[in-house]
Amino acid sequence: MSPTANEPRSADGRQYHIGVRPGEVAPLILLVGDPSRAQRVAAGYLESVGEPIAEREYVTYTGVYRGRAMTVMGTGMGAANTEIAIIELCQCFEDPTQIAMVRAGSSGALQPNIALGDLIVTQAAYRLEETSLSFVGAGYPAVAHPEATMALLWAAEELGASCHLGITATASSFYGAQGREVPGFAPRDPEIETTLARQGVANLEMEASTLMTLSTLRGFRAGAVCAAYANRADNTFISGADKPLAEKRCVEVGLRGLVRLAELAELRGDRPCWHPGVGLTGAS
Ligand SMILES: O=P(O)(O)O[C@H]1O[C@H](CO)[C@@H](O)[C@H]1O
Ligand SMILES: O=c1cc[nH]c(=O)[nH]1
Repeated sequence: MSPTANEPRSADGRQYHIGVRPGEVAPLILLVGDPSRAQRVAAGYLESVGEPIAEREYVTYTGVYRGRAMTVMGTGMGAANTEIAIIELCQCFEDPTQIAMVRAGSSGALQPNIALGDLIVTQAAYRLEETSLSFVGAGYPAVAHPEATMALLWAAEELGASCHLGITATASSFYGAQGREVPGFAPRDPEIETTLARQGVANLEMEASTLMTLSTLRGFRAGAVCAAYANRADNTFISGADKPLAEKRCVEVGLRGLVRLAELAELRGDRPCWHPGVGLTGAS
C-alpha cells in the first residue's frame, strides 16, 4: 500500500515513526517509557527474541514470554509519543480489537501510604495532558479495561508485590505540569500535587490517560502498572538498588498481567467482559 499523508509508511509497509510492519508485533504488548527498560525486559524475560526494531526514540522487541508471543516497546516519554506508538501499533493489525496493551512505568506517588518502590495499578486516569483532547472532549473518561485492572492485580498478588489500586493523573510534563519546584523554573501551579492528593489521586505520570483514551476509542484492552519512584508527599526519590528492584517488580507484573489478560479472553469467549461469575474452569 502506498503511503498517504494520513497513514505514512515505507514502501515495505513499515510504520513511519516506529519502523514496525504487520507480522513483526504480537497482540500482547508491554509499553515502557524508557527504551533501555525495553532492552532489559527483552534480555531478561523474552525467549526467541528477534532483532530490535529501532526508529527515532522507539524500540520494539518481539519474542515469547511463558509460551505466548509478546512485544515490548520503548515509547519514549509523554502523551504525544504514546499517541504515535499506539496508533502505529494498531495499524499493524487487521483487527486491533484483539490487542492487549499494558504500560509498565515509573511514577510519583501522591499518597503518604504509598512507599517508594510500591506498585500502583491504574483504575482510571485523570487526563491532565492535552493529547487526548484532540480525540475526545474534557469529560471523556480514561478508564483501564476491567480485565486489565483485574489481570494486573492478580499478577501483583501472585508475585507478592506491594500494590495499590487507584486513579493515576497523567501530566503533560515532568517538572512544570507536575508542580515540581526547581530554582528558576517556578511552576504555574505549585500546589497541583497536594490538590490531586486531596482528590484521592494515587500517582502522577505522563502516558496512562492517552493509552486508556485511545484503547477505548479503538476497542482494545489496556491497563497500566507503575512503580513509585517518587513520593511527592515527603519529597523523596528512589535510589540505589531499590530502583532496579522496583522496575523488575513492575515489568514482571506487567508481563504476567498480559498473560492473564490472554487467559481471561479465552475464558470470556463472546461475553463483553470476564467477570467472577465465569469460573476459572470456563463454566458460567
Ligand atoms: O518510566 P516511564 O515509563 O518513562 O514513565 C515515567 O517516567 C518518565 C518521567 O521520568 C515519564 O515517561 C513518566 O510517565
Ligand atoms: O514523579 C514522577 C516520577 C516518575 N515519573 C513521573 O512522571 N513523575
